[in-house]
Amino acid sequence: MNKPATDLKTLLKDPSLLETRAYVAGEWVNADDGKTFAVVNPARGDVIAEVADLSRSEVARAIAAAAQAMKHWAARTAKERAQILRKWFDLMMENQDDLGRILTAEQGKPLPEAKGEIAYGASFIEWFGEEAKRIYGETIPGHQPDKRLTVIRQPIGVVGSITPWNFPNAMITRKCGPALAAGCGFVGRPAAETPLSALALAVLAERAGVPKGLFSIVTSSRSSDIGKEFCENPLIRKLTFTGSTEVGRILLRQAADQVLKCSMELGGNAPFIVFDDADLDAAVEGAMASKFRNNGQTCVCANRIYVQSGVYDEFAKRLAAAVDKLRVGDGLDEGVTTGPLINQDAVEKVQEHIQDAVAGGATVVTGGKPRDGLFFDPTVVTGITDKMKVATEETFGPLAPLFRFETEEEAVERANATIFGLASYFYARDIGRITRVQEALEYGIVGVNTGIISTEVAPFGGVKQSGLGREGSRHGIEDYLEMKYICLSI
Ligand SMILES: NC(=O)C1=CN([C@@H]2O[C@H](COP(=O)(O)OP(=O)(O)OC[C@H]3O[C@@H](n4cnc5c(N)ncnc54)[C@H](OP(=O)(O)O)[C@@H]3O)[C@@H](O)[C@H]2O)C=CC1
Ligand SMILES: O=C(O)[C@H](O)CS(=O)(=O)O
Repeated sequence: MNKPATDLKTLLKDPSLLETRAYVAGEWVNADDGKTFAVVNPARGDVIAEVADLSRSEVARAIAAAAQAMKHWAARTAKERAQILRKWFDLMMENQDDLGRILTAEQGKPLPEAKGEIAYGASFIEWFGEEAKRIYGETIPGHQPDKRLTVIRQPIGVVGSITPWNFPNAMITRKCGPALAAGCGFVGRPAAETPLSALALAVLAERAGVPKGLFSIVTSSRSSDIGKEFCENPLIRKLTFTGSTEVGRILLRQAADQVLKCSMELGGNAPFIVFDDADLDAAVEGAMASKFRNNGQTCVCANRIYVQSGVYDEFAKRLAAAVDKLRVGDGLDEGVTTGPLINQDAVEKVQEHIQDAVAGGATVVTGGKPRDGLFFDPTVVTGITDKMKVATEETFGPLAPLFRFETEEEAVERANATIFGLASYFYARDIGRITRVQEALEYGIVGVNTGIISTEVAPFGGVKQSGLGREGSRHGIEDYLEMKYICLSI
């Protein structure tokens, strides 16, 4: 890298947002044994911070503090909880630029996209602050004359949260927003690649008046140890995880011993179908948004692009032209549209999928090669078949593989032929086709004539092996509540 080292503090209006200690039981602490782990800027390869590397004992302290603090928090009115969450939202938006710079420096996405994630992340805090006031119960007509039946909903308890590196802010707020709104305690463990965004969130939570001990961020390089603490500590009542299906399976197995309630937002393998009656320019725009957002590192990215024969060549040409306009570089630099991948494994995964496709007879239309460091050509490949790795594995990078199909039935059948079921997309204009296809796709999310579906007001989540539960929307708070039936005999 011939770039100067990232001196992040000089880039911030408020350098105190750059915290490297963990936030445990309301205190800023180093690891008990003094250990730290390095946080690297993926665009430049330099170490931007050394962060406290906690072990299970510190995490257990955070969990115990959360259990204690939530007794008072749950007893406060919904309105009081809502006011503190609103203040947190306001502080996030006031510090959007700094939070975006911290996020870009540790994750790599271009600054405009990082600032967009801050607004998206903040929207969950705002939304669930409002939802706190709508946690309604119910009365039920008694089954006997002397019985009065009611149902109330109460906070489930202390929540353990594990989140990935690709959305270091929004994946945490999509969990802690409903958890705190419901009255729960919350202990979050961010990915080791991107802890700084989570710690900056904790700085602002403290300023917003989130009670000490209620909310902790436990940074650690020992992800499996922390996962075991969450699954084995009897004070944890809920585990919420966002990440790969592979790790989701590990956690579900571990959680089974305590019959621990789990929410799982897991991997995807999104089909993106272009029918011959589609608006091709709109389809290209949607494919670009869905495929290349966060450099292809989202669980809802188009992973397989199916194009009907009649428009295949024209779509491929237009998509390649749009891809060639992308500007790859350091996300902190003006005008960059596409940052680095998160690590060398990610680079090798993209390369492996391209090499496997070409070996099977596919053609690289544009891109196809790694660049310096962790940068990679935005790539379009045609002639992709269902036998190739990219058909069944999530690339998680800037590769747009084009599959050809003949009929609507064939497209739906091939789109559904996967263990995943998170997001799916298709472009068509015939209302009969739109109705049939949106109902036939086996996915938790269907984008029709759009490539961007994410919002706090809608239920986000997958079917099959893409997860359990939904995040966001009026449904998202349910996972943080327990229902209690009361039978009163008078
Ligand atoms: N459905 C969704 O909303 C999302 C799904 N994903 C999926 O996740 C994958 C890419 O993200 P990635 O972060 O690599 O996913 P991983 O599943 O590898 O990691 C996710 C988080 O889990 C932690 N982790 C890893 N192993 C364990 C373990 N044994 N016990 C406890 N925690 C563990 C990681 O920590 P560390 O990194 O420090 O090891 C990280 O914080 C893709 O498959 C993508 O589709 C990603 C984001 C969102
Ligand atoms: O982790 C992800 O990929 C996110 O869940 C995708 S989104 O919510 O930002 O669309």
